[in-house]
Amino acid sequence: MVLAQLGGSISRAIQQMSNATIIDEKVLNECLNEITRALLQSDVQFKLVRDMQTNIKKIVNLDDLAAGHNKRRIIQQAIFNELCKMLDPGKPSFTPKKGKTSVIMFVGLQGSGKTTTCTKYAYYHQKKGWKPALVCADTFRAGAFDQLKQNATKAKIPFYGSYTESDPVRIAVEGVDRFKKENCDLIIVDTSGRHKQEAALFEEMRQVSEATKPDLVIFVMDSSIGQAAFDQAQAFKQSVAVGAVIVTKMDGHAKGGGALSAVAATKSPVIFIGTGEHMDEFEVFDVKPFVSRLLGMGDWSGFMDKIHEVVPMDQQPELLQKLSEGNFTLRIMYEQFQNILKMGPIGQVFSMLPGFSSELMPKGREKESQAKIKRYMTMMDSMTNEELDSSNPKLMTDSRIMRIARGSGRQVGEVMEMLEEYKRLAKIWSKLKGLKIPKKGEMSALSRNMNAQHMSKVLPQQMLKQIGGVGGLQNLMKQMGGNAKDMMGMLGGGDR
Ligand SMILES: Nc1nc2c(ncn2[C@@H]2O[C@H](COP(=O)(O)OP(=O)(O)OP(=O)(O)O)[C@@H](O)[C@H]2O)c(=O)[nH]1
Repeated sequence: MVLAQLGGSISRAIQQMSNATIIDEKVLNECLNEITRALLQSDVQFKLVRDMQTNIKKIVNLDDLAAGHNKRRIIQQAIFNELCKMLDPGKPSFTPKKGKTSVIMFVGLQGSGKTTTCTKYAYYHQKKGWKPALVCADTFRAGAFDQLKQNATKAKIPFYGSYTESDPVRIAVEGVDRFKKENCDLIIVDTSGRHKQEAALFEEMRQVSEATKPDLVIFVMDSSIGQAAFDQAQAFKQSVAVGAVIVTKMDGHAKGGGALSAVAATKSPVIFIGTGEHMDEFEVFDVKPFVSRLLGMGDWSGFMDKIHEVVPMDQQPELLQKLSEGNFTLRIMYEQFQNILKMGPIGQVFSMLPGFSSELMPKGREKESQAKIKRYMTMMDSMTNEELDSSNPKLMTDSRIMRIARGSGRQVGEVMEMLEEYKRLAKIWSKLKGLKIPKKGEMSALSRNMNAQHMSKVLPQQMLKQIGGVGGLQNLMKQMGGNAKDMMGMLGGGDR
């Protein structure tokens, strides 16, 4: 089961429970059993799942709940919190500081994506103004140095390695020394991987670690590893001081749940996930937005960050202004399609966009969705400027629709489908009218600027009803210290 399916199963279980007229012990148990099954099928370790179930039952004592309490919300919140707890070891990993030299050592089994991830990690930081460097201390796999060299050259990152030296410790020390002298602030050491956990690999890792004294050891794990994740992660942790985890290949058909087990085994947080073979298919991992997305709830803060990343700088103020005016035109939709297509893996952005995620862009069907977007854009190419810049649907008369279909070589039905999609998105975005959208690096401003009125507009109606309308929402926000950002993440704001 891929993670998207896991999310779907959990959401369905919660939804089914919400549909029940009365929520009693039986309904709660059925819901929890459904969630347990989904987690186990996703390769989350049995003990973790069992603990989660026990904890939820402890928190949600139906008998103790006074009448009038919103039981559904409490259960939903408990599930959200428990999933977050599973993924959050409670202490952050070492965070390197720009301008101050840090040595980061990467470990993992062969084929886990370690070498690729080293470059992605370096590239990610380089884009943010760091001075990274790569050291290839993998002398076991022939071709490892060539691979690192190729990746590093493409990304214009300095690298060090040898075709002749067979001692990984020596290469690691020489590389680290050289880049320290060159004032690199992020020295990344790639170590050998083996097919399976074996004594020689661990001994080599220990020696490289002792000689280079890394500030952080990152364990790279393939998300398709399944139930073996826990033991594998633990074995690495016992040999070297693993401080963080990166889970790779989250884009594939992996069961992904192993990520949760790896956190538990290493007591270290997942800091990034790999979402493709390309250099920039790499995402910072944040627990709450991840769980929100897992549960199909959308991720506002991630979306805002992505806007800053995806939309060219010079278009950002204009776009944000238009969106806050609730003025979603076909041209905006067109430009966003353009930006998103340029990004490559559009699934990443779409899963964060309110409204875009499930209908236009079903998870796991990115290719078809990409083709659909291209088709929509071809049809929009046959529109006039007036049509693109207007938010008045009346302009789209039957004869114009027919003309657009002819001009783009598509069926009338397809043009209508595209216009329906536009209307659906415009409706969602119109709810944001008046919302002050923060500038880059001002995410906390989103929390400050978003009051209960705004939130009530973007929350699914059914959920709003369950909370007790705007009044209930206000109370809830007070209880949570008014942090709208967290609330939005938790409640899945925006995804209607
Ligand atoms: N789809 C996908 N493929 C990935 C990802 N990360 C790495 N890969 C691919 O996984 C394969 C193995 O990656 P490597 O980086 O060579 O693996 P490694 O762990 O360094 O292997 P050793 O050096 O032998 O230990 C390559 O084909 C990568 O392109 C990812 O996030 N998604």
